[in-house]
Amino acid sequence: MARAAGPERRLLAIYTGGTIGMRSERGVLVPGKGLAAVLRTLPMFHDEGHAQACGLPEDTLVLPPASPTCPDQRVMYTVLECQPLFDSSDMTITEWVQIAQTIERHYGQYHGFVVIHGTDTMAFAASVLSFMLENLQKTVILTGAQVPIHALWNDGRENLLGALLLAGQYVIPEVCLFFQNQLFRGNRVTKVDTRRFAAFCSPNLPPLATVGADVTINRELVRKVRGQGRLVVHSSMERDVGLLRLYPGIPATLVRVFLQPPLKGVVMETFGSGNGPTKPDLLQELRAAAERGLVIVNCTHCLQGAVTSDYGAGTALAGAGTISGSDMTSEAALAKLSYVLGLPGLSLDGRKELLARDLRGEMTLPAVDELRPSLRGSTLGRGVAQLLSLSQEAEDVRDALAPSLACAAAHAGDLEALQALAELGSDLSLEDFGGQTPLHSAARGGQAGVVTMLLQRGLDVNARDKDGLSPLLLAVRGRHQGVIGLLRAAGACLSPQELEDSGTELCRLASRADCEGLRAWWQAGADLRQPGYDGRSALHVAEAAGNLEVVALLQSLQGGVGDQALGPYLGLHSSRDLPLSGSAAWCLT
Ligand SMILES: NC(=O)C[C@H](N)C(=O)O
Repeated sequence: MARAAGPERRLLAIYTGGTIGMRSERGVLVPGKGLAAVLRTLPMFHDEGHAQACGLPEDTLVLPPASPTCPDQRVMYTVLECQPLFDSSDMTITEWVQIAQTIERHYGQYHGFVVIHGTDTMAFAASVLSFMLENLQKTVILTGAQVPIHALWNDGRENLLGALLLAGQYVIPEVCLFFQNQLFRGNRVTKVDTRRFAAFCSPNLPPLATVGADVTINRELVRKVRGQGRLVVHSSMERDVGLLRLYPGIPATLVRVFLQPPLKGVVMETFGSGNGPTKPDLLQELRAAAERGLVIVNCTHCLQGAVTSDYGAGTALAGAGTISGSDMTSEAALAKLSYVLGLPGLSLDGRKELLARDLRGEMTLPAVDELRPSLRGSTLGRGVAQLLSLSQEAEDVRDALAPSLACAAAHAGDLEALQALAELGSDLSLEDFGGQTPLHSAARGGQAGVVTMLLQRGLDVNARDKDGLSPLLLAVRGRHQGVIGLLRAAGACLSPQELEDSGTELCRLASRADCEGLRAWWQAGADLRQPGYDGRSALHVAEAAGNLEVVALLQSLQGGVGDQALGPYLGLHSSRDLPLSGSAAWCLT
């Protein structure tokens, strides 16, 4: 965390609705358009003289100087108003994905982001965004109000101004929530009051910052940026997750109905430190659901404290297959479940392991010794998980080892270990000592699942290692047709030199009757008629050797190009191409 340098800070304020901009219509509050126009009329939100003197564009607002001693340090911001605007009771993952993608689209242009949101579901929104935005290196602050900003006595002005000043002046690389002079970690909050201006609390983590006459930043709590990894937006959140609050005497039949497919994961709010009824029929329903793969996270319905194994009534639930949610809020647990179940290619055990891990500062981990016995999964995954327990001082060692570990995991097809490394903050595009990225290793190992994951994370498909080799060439050498198809669909191509040199290699393959090798080169885009060093083509070599199978193959492939192989893979190469369900009508203007 650092105080931002430089005289000008540019922010994007994404206005999604909520009470802060609401108007009264027929006696009830409904979302109101034109927040930027209102802000423009309020001197605390816009210094028109400065804007004119600087010739700022129409859509840019500028705050007055925060400190009289540094009049040049200005926070400029643009308000993006969503269409339609929402009472946050109507917000869903679809809209939150849109917000995350908006941040992604504008990530390079702005120093930070403020999301203006209704308070009713703001804790859910902040939790979901914290998981969707991986490798966040900029400040994202959600805020809103209990009373509209146009009212004489309101909390909207202070909240929005505080959020703009904090996001404009400090780099706090997290999804935060600012309300009533306190900056909270977004996935630690819950709404606790319908009317009071102090509407939110963070029961298990103190505020990251408090604002009074001075700003006090709780430095040791703010998460550190690790590596230079680019922002990754996880849009493929699982929507079939739910929340079930236990109450005394809850019938097993009701629980059975709730846990039916298509539900894939449930956050179960339990009593006290994670306890529930021990009736055999109820435990049996939970066990049956867990055995068919439903993921059940146990969170306490108490505001403060964690799930423990102190009581038989708690261990009975654990015995039925539930996972401890420790001290997560239900909002954070639901968001985490949606995120972890939406990650592609992980095993059920891998997902459970991620759920038990602190991914975005959302839970307080049990002591390392308690954690260790629960580490399962692959050997590499175990090793990576052990890295979690390294002390702060060992971070440099971990960062130095991470690229090699990532390459080893990619070569072995160990998606879980890679995911764990990414969650540790490792940049999966970093090279190992040989200049290879995990994409090279996955291509060499023929690991299509890992290649898909890395391409979705935007790794450079044509990166060259220290020997000048690309992932595509390594996949060709390994004859990994599935991987070649994925790489080609993501834009990989052989270099002019490789195309020229391919003639000799094709002749060599023809002389050895290596049909698979020939097919791999063809699929990668090589011209099978390319002559070798002595001017002969692969077909000449095959004919001279009298190898009819190779002759027939070359004749059938010749004239074609590798792009025929693209069909099934088209559209899979970018996370932006992942299908989103829900309404496409919600857009940012
Ligand atoms: N204070 C608020 O913003 C409440 C409003 N119903 C909303 O969540 O949009």
